[in-house]
Amino acid sequence: MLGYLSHLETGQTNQPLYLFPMCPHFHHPPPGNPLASTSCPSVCLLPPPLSEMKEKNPWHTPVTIILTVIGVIAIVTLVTVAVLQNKPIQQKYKYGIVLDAGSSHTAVYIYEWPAEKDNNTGRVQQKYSCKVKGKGISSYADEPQKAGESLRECMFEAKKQVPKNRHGETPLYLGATAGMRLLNLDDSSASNKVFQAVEEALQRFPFSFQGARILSGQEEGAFGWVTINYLSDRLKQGLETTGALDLGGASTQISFVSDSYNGLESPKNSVNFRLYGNDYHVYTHSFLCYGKDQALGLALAHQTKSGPRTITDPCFHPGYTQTKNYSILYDSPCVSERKPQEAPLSFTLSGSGNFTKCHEVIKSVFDFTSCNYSRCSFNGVFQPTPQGSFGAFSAYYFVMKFLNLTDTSTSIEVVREKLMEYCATPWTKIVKQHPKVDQKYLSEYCFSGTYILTLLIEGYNFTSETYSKIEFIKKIKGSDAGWTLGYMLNLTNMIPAEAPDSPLLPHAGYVSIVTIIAILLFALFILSLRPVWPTCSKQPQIV
Ligand SMILES: Nc1ccn([C@@H]2O[C@H](COP(=O)(O)OP(=O)(O)OP(=O)(O)O)[C@@H](O)[C@H]2O)c(=O)n1
Repeated sequence: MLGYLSHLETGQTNQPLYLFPMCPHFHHPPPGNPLASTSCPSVCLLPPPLSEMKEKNPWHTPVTIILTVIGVIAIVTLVTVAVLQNKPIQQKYKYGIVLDAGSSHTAVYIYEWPAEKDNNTGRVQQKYSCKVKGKGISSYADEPQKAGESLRECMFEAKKQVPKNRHGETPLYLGATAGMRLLNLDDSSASNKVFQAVEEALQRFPFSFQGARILSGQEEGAFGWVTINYLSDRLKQGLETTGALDLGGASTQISFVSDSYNGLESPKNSVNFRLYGNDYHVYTHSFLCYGKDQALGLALAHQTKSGPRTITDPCFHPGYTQTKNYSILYDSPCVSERKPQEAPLSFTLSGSGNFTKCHEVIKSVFDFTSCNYSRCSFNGVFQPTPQGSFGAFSAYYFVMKFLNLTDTSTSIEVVREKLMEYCATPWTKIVKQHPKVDQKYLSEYCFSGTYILTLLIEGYNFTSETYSKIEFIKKIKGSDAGWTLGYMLNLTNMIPAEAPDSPLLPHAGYVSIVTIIAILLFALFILSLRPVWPTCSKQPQIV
C-alpha cells in the first residue's frame, strides 16, 4: 500500500519519510546522499500508515468532508432543478373542429394545441381529417335531411379522436363555401333548409357547436392566406409572407401582399390583419364560378350556345365520349342564364385532345376586355401584379400532382408541351395507364391542367419568372393548406395582435448556463481549499 518506506536522518528530527507509490521508479537513495532521489522527479511526503493517514490527510478532516458533500449535493440539486424546470411533464392538448363544407365534398378537420400555454398561444396543428362520403352539402338541396346524415360518420370518428373530458369545451364550426354560395343565390330557402339539417345533426354531438354559416369569398381567400403563413411560421417570425392560391370546385381565390397595394384602389379587395405585432394589408379576391368544376361548366356552355346534339371538345382525350344532360349542365347559376332556347335533352361530347384549341375555349370564359382600374386580372377585377412566393393548394395540387407538373422550375413552355402531349393521348391509353384513378377525375385532367395554366398566366398575370415562385402544396408540417385553420385561429383569437413576451432564454440555454455556473462554483470551492491541499515538493519535507 505504501510502496516504500525509509528512514532519514535530517539532523533536526528523526522522522520516517513516506514515499508515494506514484513515484514508481523510486529506488533507494544513493549511499552518502540520502536526500537524492534517483528517478522520481520529486520526493513526496509519504502518507502515514493507514491508521495514521486517517488522522493526518487534510482531505479527511470532518470540515472538508462535510463541505464537499454539501457542495456536491447543492450542485446536483441545482442542475436537476434546472433540467426539470420548464420541462413539460405530460403534454395536454385542447381541440377545435372545423367542417369545410365545399362544393364537391365536406371534410372534417380536428386541430390540437398545447393546453398549458397562456391564452392558447401554443402551436396549433392538424390532428386528424376525415373526408365525408358523397358530395358537398349543397347537392342535398332536394333532400336536406341527408346533408345532416352525411356528416355523422366523420363526426363519430371525431368523437373518438378528441378525449372525452375535452368534448364539452371543444368548439365546432361549419363553414360552407362556393357550393352553398351558389345554392343561396339560386334558392335561399333550400340553402336555409340544408343549414338547418346540418345544424341539427351537429348539435347532437357533445362538442361546443358554434354555428354553421357561409363564408364570403373574401374570408375564404384571407383565411387561406393566414393558414399557410401561420403554418410556415412566417407570421410569428415577421418574415415576408407567401401568397395563397386556392382552387376549389366552384370558386377560386388569390390572396397576397403587394408593395403597390394599400387598399385605396378597390377597397373591397383589401383585408387588414394585425398579427404578432405586424400589420398586413392583404389583397384578396374570390372568383365565384371559376373553381375547376364550374369553369368546366362555363367552357361547355360556351361550346353549346346553339344547343347542338354533339360537340367535339378539345379538352377531352381522343376517343372519350360522354352524354351530358342540358338541364343538369345549365342548372348552375354560373351558366343558367345562357341556356340555349330549344335545346334537346342531352348532347354527346367527344374528345379531340387538342391543347391549343382547349386553351382557346378556356380563354373564352374570361373577359380580358374591361378594366376600370390601373390593372386587372379578368372580368374587370382589380389585381396588382403577383409579388413574392405563392403556395397553390386544393385542386391546384391534385391536378398538378397527377400531371407530374408540380416542379415550377420547369419552364412554362415545357409545361405547355407536356400538356399538349397529355391531352393528345388516346383515352383508352390513359385508362390503361391509370386503372385505379376515378374515371370522372381522370377524364378531366387535360381540361384542369389547361385551365390552371390559363388562369395563372393569362388570368392572374404570372410571368415565366413569377410562375417559378409558385409551390404546389397539399400540407405544411402535417396540416392541410386551406381556409379552415385560419378560420378557427381567427374565431378563437389564437393569433395575438401583439408579439407575446418571450422568455429571456430558451430552456436549453437556461440549463446550460446553470450547469456552467454550478461547475465554476465547484471549481472555486476546490480552489478555496488550496491551503489544506496535500503538498508535494521537490524538497523533502519533514512531518
Ligand atoms: N384527387 C382529387 C380530388 C379532388 N379533385 C378536384 O378538386 C376539386 C376540389 O377541391 P376542393 O378544394 O376540395 O373544393 P371544394 O371545397 O369542394 O370547392 P369550393 O371551395 O369551391 O366550394 C374538385 O373540383 C375535385 O373534382 C381532383 O381533381 N382530384
